[in-house]
Amino acid sequence: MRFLKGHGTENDFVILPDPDGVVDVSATLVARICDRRAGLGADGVLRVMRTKQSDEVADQAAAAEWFMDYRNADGSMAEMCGNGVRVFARYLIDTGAVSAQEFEIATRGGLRRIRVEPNGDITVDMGKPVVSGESVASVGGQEYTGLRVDMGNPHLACAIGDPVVQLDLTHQPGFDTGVFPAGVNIELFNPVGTSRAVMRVFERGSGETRSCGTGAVATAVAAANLSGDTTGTWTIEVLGGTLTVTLDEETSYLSGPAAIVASGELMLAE
Ligand SMILES: N[C@@H](CCC[C@H](N)C(=O)O)C(=O)O
Repeated sequence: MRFLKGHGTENDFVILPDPDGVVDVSATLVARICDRRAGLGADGVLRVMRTKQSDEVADQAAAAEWFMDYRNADGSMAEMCGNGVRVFARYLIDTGAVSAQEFEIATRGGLRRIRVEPNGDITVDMGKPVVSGESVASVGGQEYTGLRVDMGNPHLACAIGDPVVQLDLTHQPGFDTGVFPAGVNIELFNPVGTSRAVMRVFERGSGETRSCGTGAVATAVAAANLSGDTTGTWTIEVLGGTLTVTLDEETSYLSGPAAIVASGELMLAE
């Protein structure tokens, strides 16, 4: 099976081109591919499938030729992946599967519109974040209150006083399973001035990653909330680089670099 490897601010993915949806992408296979010692190593898998070949998103086929079938490193499925969809777009552009500078990609969370910037960065319209009150995460015995933000997938974005660099995110942070029965992505951030934040993230299904696009938008929403804003542009610094998030009255945009770095033949099979 052919594969490619790519990343967006070091949130890394194995890309599996499967236009007709004939590969059995089981949870076991995904977990083996993502294993950083026994497999290729990645935060997740992006299967590239024609939208019309998938029953899950067939309703998006008129607007988007390609479906990003995203899986977390443990093999679980997620609704959306902000960095994943930007890397997926880079793959479509680099292979000539799309030639437009603006186009749509189908995801389980709905259609996402892509724009290729003059400097090569890829911007995605992430849709309107849905905020639904607060909840609490615990890390290293410390409790942090954060904002619940739905980006198609669930987030809890917590502004904290402790420096995020000092956090131990080697273990699953605690969270309220009554509030998040399907799990949650947890962002911990330090606001810096009025329009910047330093963020770390523990992703549902993947553990700590070096970046998370949906998490960056959730963090911008929570940072804006602190200052009583709902619109503006935020710079989100993650372990793997820098993302830019713009919030307006209707939607949110995520911008940053996305690169394909390798390709080859996968020997793994279930
Ligand atoms: N890294 C992603 C988010 C991937 C999905 C997430 N782990 C979930 O289960 O919801 C991003 O860049 O948004």
